[in-house]
Amino acid sequence: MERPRYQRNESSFLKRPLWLAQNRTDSTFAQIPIVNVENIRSANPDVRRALADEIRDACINVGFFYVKNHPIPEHTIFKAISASKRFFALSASEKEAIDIHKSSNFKGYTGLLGENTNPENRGDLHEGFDLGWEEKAGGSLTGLREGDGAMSGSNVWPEGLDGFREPVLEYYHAALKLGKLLFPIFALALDLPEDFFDDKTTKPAAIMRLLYYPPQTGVVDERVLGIGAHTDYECFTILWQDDVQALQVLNNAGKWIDAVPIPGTLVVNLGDQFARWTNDVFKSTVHRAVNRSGVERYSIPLFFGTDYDVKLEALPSCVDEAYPAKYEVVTAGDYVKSRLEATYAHSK
Ligand SMILES: O=C(O)CCC(=O)C(=O)O
Ligand SMILES: [Fe+2]
Repeated sequence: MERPRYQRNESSFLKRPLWLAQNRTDSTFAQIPIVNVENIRSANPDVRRALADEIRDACINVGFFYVKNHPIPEHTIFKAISASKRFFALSASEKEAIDIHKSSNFKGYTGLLGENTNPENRGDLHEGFDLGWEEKAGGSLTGLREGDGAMSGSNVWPEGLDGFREPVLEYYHAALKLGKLLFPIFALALDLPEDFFDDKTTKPAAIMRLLYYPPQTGVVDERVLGIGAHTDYECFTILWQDDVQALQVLNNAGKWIDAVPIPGTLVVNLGDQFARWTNDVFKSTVHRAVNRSGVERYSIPLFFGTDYDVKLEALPSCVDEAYPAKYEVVTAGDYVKSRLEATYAHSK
């Protein structure tokens, strides 16, 4: 059944060009807002509109928000994290057999210091496992079809680690489903038709990473962090983090704000694709992770972008003579690929 569309209220302030709203109203945010998404599937357009307004504020001012009462089941998360722990506990040679540098499409394992998100740093102190879209267990093994874009191609899986692929893919698909629910809300937040991103997200360009951060003890070299200061590359990221504090978000005053782990929530942050679509009305906020807790930390980001052949072009409502387009037009695939190449270049 067609959901009733949100009817634009002609007197709504959203009729104003969005670029007027680009200045952060609270440039020195000290906290990351928490958004209750239990009504994300509501059939009532006014309820979806209210949610979009809340998310719009977070997107303009912070670029980060927590979601609570999200639809990813706890047991799906638990099984994926257990699988992740088993993967990182494998021997170095078992993991290196699927090293990401052997892959032509950025899939597989990244060892400690294998990645460098901040070019001024010396490498990131985490291990990772990257995968892209693939049918759930039971489906075929194909990844995106050839020709679907810069990063098409199959995933690589560790040999002999039973019970790994299924829970990881189960979580991937659950997070993807949440992302599919969020796109219409972001569209509403941008005063666009709710289905605006539907034909731009037909071949899920969603990369997921299992991440493991060993604790950093002693004197911490600021050039070797869990993950160096960076922005994400896609439209938005859905991040599950465990209860170990490490993630920090940079506010406009140059202060690192802790993204404190809140049980039962996920962190959603915007990436560069949305910044480009919106000419920086939506903020792709710099963040990093530093694990000084003394214990190991695990997280799972899923980066959801538009199809790789979609052009990232500023929305008309976000450009004006007084606020010209800041970014050259590129395809989503070329943009993400160029950022990934730079990230892994130092350890080639
Ligand atoms: O692990 C985290 O909390 C953040 C990871 C992250 O920022 C990334 O992978 O882009
Ligand atoms: Fe990130």
